[in-house]
Amino acid sequence: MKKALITGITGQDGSYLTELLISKGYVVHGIIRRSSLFNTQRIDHLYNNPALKDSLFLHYGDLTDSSNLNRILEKTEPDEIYNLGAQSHVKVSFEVPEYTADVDAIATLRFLDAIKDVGLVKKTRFYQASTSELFGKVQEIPQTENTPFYPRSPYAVAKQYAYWIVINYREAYNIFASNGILKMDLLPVFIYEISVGKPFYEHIGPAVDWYSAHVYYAECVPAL
Ligand SMILES: Nc1nc2c(ncn2[C@@H]2O[C@H](COP(=O)(O)OP(=O)(O)O[C@H]3O[C@H](CO)[C@@H](O)[C@H](O)[C@@H]3O)[C@@H](O)[C@H]2O)c(=O)[nH]1
Repeated sequence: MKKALITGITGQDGSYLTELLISKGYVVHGIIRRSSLFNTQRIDHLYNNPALKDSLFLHYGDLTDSSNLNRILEKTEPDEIYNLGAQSHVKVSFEVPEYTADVDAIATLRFLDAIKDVGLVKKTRFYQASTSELFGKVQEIPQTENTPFYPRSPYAVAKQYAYWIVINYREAYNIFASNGILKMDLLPVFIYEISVGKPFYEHIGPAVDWYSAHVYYAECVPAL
């Protein structure tokens, strides 16, 4: 039975992904921030379902806290990590640029380092939720995998750091790590393809006007 760890599990895409992975028989661990108000509405139907008591586990944690992320990785030893946690609001990122960089850029580094330090390089695959905002001031229409990035907000710049640190750690340490740049509504389809280790693009239908994603299977860890 595969174990997945999801950050941003209470967010839009995290909650869809949780449903999808549980339906595929995964055990899902999610990281949530402590709040005085409940903020788990999107996953309450799963978390409160007695039939799923052995399928979904929540851990308090914050993406700005390395020691906490390391402990969660040591405890859960996930087969797959889906890093969807983010300060995801583009306009707000101009008001909290430093926080946005911490959560959207440096937290990705924290996870990749934790995979290395905890000794999970051969076991754990890492998915980074990237964004079409990387194309920002678009350099060509439609965008392809070769279109240069031109991020136009602190949010997009932070996500671009995350994008490159994923590639860097894959090449430097052979971590199985992938970026997904996609239309939001396609996320579950895309994740499924990653999780079964198939090239996902064969499955994207003609209705999709563009997408780009990078999964360098040939360069990934022997887990393949
Ligand atoms: N544990 C933890 N969670 C955090 C932190 N900061 C933000 N989060 C969580 O991150 C989640 C972000 O969810 P949304 O704001 O709903 O984003 P989304 O629509 O799911 O989008 C995500 O995926 C997109 C690509 O599919 C990305 O483009 C987007 O940036 C984001 O990663 C929320 O549950 C929020 O509580 C933190 O420091 N710690």
